[in-house]
Amino acid sequence: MISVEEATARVLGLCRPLEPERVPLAQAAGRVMPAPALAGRDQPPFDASAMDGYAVAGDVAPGMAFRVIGMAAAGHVFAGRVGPGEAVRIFTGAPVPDGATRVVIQEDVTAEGDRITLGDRLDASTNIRARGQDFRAGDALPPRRLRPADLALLAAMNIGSVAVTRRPAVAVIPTGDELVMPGEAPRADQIVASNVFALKAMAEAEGAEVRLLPIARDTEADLRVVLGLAEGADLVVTVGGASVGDHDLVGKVAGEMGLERSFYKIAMRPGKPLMAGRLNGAAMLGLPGNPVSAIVCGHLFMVPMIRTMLGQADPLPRIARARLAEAVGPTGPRTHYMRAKLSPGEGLPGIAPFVSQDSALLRILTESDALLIRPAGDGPRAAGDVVDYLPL
Ligand SMILES: Nc1nc2c(c(=O)[nH]1)N[C@H]1C(S)=C(S)[C@@H](COP(=O)(O)OP(=O)(O)OC[C@H]3O[C@@H](n4cnc5c(N)ncnc54)[C@H](O)[C@@H]3O)O[C@H]1N2
Ligand code: MOO
Repeated sequence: MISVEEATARVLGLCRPLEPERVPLAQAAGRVMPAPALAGRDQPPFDASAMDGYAVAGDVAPGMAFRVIGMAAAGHVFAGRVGPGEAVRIFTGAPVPDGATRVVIQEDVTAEGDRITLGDRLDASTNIRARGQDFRAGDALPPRRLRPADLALLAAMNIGSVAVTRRPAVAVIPTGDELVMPGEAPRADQIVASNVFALKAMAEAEGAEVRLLPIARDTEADLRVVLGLAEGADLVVTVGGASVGDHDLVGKVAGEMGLERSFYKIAMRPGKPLMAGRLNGAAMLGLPGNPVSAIVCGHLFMVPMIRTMLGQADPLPRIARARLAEAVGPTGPRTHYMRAKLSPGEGLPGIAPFVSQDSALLRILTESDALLIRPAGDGPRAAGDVVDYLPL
């Protein structure tokens, strides 16, 4: 059995960043931009008025009067120059006319015909946004997964299409004679395939394109057929059939189909019978069948693999800290990821693991907001001790 850290390093070693493709900006939400994007122009591209009012030149003082010589609006430049004693009617977003040094807001002005007189309380701001104040031509948006505000920034930079990493193709394969799909009529000795729907959703949330393949029955021939259907995937995720039972055939069949196994079994609970390797050019992750084991391993290994394929610099799940809300016993030889509940605390939140940690119990997973990480071989811990957890 290898450690979780070693297994993490090995599964990431199976993954390479995929090639980029160009997509229209309107389709780039959530995609990973692997290289910096450079602004095509300054923003604002001119000194711009931040308010509706009057653009004037030089110092201002209460009671000063100006003659209005023209108008500037957003999208409509005033072509002339503002001299002493002159003003240009201006609106928010308009280019500030040459010569003007401030915009007096209209609330501070009395207007009569083409004359304005300043009131007795003037705000100190120039109300001018300097050219390039937001960004300059050539400024970069660094590589990242694109969030809505990033798209707005790219648009302002005049970038109409963006190079993003191709979406990893992920094939998810449920295995087992006992499984039916949700909505079907299970026999009395069957259960409904569940964890694959969580895995699909998790992979899609990261930006993968996921194919949920048909259930592979517990025969070598059936597994061979369904593994064959995964052809073309960048990542093949099997679920179940990973353990030591007579019907656990995934390792055997994948081996015969060319799996170069990287490891089998890790010091982790749940998730001990995890398997990974390289299968005909794809990365392969063999998850245990127990619903919680599969989903926890999905968070720890599948998601970081997808992020690595997407070229994300920091693929590992974020680890946070909390204080134990109650004492916990020692852990065994495997790092234990315990379903747990967070509670508000001073400084750090409190965390309490659920009493039952049976890896078949999905309901407790849905009630959890964290996985408390108990390192392998850790001793008993007292309430108040600071511990690591994975937010869910
Ligand atoms: N003698 C031993 N038995 C087991 C060991 C062991 O070390 N020695 N390890 C146990 C651990 S830990 C786990 S985890 C499981 C993993 O077994 P498999 O990966 O072979 O999974 P299956 O046997 O196929 O299924 C386990 C369990 O999960 C249910 N299942 C399977 N697929 C799904 C699915 N897609 N959706 C919902 N539920 C699923 C299946 O019906 C079983 O109940 O092995 C232990 N045994
Ligand atoms: O590892 Mo099994 O995944 O403990 O239930």
